[in-house]
Amino acid sequence: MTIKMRCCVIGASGYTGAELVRWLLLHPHFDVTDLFVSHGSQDANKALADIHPSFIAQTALALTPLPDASELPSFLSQLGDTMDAIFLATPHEASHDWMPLLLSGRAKVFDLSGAFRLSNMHTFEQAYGFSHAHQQIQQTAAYGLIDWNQHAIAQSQLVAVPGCYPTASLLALKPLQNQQLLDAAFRPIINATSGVSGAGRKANINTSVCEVSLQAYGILSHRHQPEISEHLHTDVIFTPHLGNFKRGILATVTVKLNNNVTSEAVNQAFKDAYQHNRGVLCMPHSPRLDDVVNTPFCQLHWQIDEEAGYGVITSAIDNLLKGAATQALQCANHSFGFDVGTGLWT
Ligand SMILES: NC(=O)C1=CN([C@@H]2O[C@H](COP(=O)(O)OP(=O)(O)OC[C@H]3O[C@@H](n4cnc5c(N)ncnc54)[C@H](OP(=O)(O)O)[C@@H]3O)[C@@H](O)[C@H]2O)C=CC1
Ligand SMILES: CC(=O)N[C@@H](CCC(=O)OP(=O)(O)O)C(=O)O
Repeated sequence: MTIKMRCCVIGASGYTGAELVRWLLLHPHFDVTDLFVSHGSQDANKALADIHPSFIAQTALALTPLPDASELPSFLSQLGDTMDAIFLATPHEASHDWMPLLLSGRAKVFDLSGAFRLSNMHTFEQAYGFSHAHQQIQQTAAYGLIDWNQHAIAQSQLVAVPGCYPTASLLALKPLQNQQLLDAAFRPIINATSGVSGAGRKANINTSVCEVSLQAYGILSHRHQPEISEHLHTDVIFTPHLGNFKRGILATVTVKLNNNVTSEAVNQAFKDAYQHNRGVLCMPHSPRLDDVVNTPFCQLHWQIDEEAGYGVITSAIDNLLKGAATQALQCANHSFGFDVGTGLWT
């Protein structure tokens, strides 16, 4: 008999939530029974296919509004008792506020928001603009960078799925940092461009495709800078850019290598990190967004100037998939003892 895990998606009408639903419906071991939106959602009780017509032949599931504030706590506790897995594709504040209730039962929670990714509460407040009330829970959360943190992910009831830029950046940098090939006197420099879906589905003039012209933003102040630094264990300079295309992130990462680091040492570091990992692909040429969009893969490429001691790594992902929904599913697969690629590439 096939094992089926009962699960729900909260925030299912949004870009990452809808992608979660799409991949969960195709998954052999997850049974997605409920989709939720906020109490006052303009999409309440609509079929998912009404707002995302690509689902028309795939599901008749509707978007159930969460109950009002007076009934919400008992409802969330009940979800924690009855679900095996709860996927949150919700704003940071909602994930933060609900977490004690959702974790009160047996369910494992996979949170796509940034609410539980940073361990320093002061840094969190600066980055997110509100203070964290659940430090103890934060300390139990596993950072869901599946390719580097499988042990903690398997142990924890709460997985804080990484941000999209941190995923692209950390997958590029971790092999070198892990092998101590980076010169600690120079911060890695990450320039990354995202499509507008990174900003979510809510209409906003600044992220409307006709208004967007390739531009840097959040310079020296983006909340993903402390996230990358914490999980790389070294400071970085991170500059995000917004491009006028729908999906995908291309990160170009420049690093200073320690003296006498050879191309062979760098090649070996990436080989050691990813040769048995079917989700992270080391490419013979620099990756193109078109080759990763709508896929759960990360593509990486690197080149080294041995004489000068610099390296440039390029990293491409779909922000909604490896940068959010399918990475959450990889974590869920691993948490429940399935192969990480189940329903994704196996
Ligand atoms: N877009 C991306 O590339 C990535 C996003 N993330 C993170 O994932 C989360 C979701 O992002 P994204 O899908 O882009 O966002 P969207 O704005 O596209 O979707 C947000 C979803 O949450 C629902 N929602 C909003 N407020 C509440 C609430 N109080 N209670 C319940 N549901 C609510 C929305 O529906 P309604 O308002 O109608 O209720 C909608 O379904 C965010 O935390 C984001 O930071 C992480 C990685 C990448
Ligand atoms: C293009 C764009 O706006 N991207 C978003 C990042 C999306 C993401 O990964 O978000 P979280 O860390 O919030 O989960 C931003 O820069 O805020």
